[in-house]
Amino acid sequence: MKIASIISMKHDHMLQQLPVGIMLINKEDCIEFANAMAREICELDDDNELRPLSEVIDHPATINVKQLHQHVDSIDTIKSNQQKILSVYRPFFSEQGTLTGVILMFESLQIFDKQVLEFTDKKMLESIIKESMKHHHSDFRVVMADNTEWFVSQNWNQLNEKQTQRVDLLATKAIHARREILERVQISANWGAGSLEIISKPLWNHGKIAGCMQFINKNREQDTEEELKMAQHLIRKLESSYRMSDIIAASPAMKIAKEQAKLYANMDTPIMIKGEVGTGKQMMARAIHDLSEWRDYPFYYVRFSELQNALSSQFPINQKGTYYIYMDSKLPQDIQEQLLEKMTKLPHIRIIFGTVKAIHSTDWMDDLYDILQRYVLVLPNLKERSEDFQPLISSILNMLDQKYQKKVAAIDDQVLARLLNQDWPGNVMQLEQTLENIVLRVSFGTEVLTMAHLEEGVDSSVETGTTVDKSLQEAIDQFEKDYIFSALKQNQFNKSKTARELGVSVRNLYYKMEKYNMERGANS
Ligand SMILES: Nc1ncnc2c1ncn2[C@@H]1O[C@H](COP(=O)(O)OP(=O)(O)OP(=O)(O)O)[C@@H](O)[C@H]1O
Repeated sequence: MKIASIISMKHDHMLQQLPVGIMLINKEDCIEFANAMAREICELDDDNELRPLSEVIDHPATINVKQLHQHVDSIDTIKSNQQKILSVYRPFFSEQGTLTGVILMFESLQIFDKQVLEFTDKKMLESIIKESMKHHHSDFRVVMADNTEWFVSQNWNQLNEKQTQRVDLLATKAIHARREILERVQISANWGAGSLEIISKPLWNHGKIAGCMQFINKNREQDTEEELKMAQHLIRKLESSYRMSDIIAASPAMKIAKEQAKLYANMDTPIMIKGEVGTGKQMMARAIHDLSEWRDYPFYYVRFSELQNALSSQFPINQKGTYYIYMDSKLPQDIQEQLLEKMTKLPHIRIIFGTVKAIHSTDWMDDLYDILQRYVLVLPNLKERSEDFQPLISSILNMLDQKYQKKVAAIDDQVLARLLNQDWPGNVMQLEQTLENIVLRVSFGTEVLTMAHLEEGVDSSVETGTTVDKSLQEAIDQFEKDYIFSALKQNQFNKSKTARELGVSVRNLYYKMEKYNMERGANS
């Protein structure tokens, strides 16, 4: 049986994508299959299958592999261009255990040397970092420019999911902004009381951004006061930031929810807002507060899990204002009783519940369950609000413009179609994060987001602005990358055609694509 047919079609795509040369050699020492990288390194045409391997490589070691049934490492020479390659030959067995052929994996020695050099650089850096750690109490990590985490100190993993996302975003920001960013974030239970200070510093290597180093300092009691002030300031800002008019409602389901909310705002009964994560429950609660008679009093955000820990003497619901209570856990009977008492005896408080889960009568005291069921407002998932997409995207881009001054104003129709078809488990919040990630990566001057931005996560537009925010080399690289990308696109990603058009060898084109992190299409 042919070995190429044993390695089924589904593996073919994967083999094509691998950054090393791969060839399948049959028992007669003929090439049955060569992936894109192998063809490129050996300068083979597409129809080279079944050509004897000895015509391509000087004295291949297949004989030894077949005799010894063991893998052989070697440095070989390519006949056509005398290039050296670093090869590994492995015997390939059928399911019955008989030898079917040989798998040859290889890498150009030139590329290998480059990697070794980079690795050595990193090794040196690693030892410096380890040394500096002995004298530093911060937890820290190093993220490379391609977003891979290269070094992480021991306690770093104690970050919760939300903090991790935030810290990841800060790393990306620092890399793109090429400057140090300092941010303090809210505490997580694992770290004890206090605050976290996150410092994200870009790392430079030979004048180019190589990545980012992030430190986390745990500031405990001494920072609490400052933290409190900042939190109050933030809360005040947030309190004033949601009006009913801020809520985008072009879809029928959202229009209904908004009308219902306006109605409920004039009443003083408790309300329940149901909706998946990120559908805008808190935003809606704030908008209701803003329209209600409690608008001049504070808006409090309380979680059920916090109520559970509260002693009755300091039950957190007692001040005049609106309480948005996020139902993140079940409530024990005694806390339910206290809550019910507050709701019935304190007319100066307004309660809005928010939940992502269904409410089951068995979990609740009858009276409380009745209240929870009475005035319910349901926020639809983003997927059910296709009419809201376009206005939401415009509003998010506008908000991102204020935040980053990138001036990205729109997305093209293809991107819109893709976003509409995608699943959004995190709803509007996820849409915001997705757009923020893309906007952060595109270069200044990009006005419309295209599929290239979406798929690659990197910018492919030609810089049009005159702002000098890059070194000359970076600007040249950016131009080269954009130019190659347009040429590839124009030729439906056919590498040979593109290389011919650009006047470079296919090999050189692949090298550039690797350098600029461009996808290798399967139709090379
Ligand atoms: N209709 C809308 N118009 C404008 N912005 C919206 C809309 N819906 C949601 N958003 C935005 O989506 C983000 C998430 O909203 P919010 O935090 O209120 O969601 P949530 O349902 O309370 O989330 P969670 O369940 O995680 O607490 C906010 O930034 C909010 O501004």
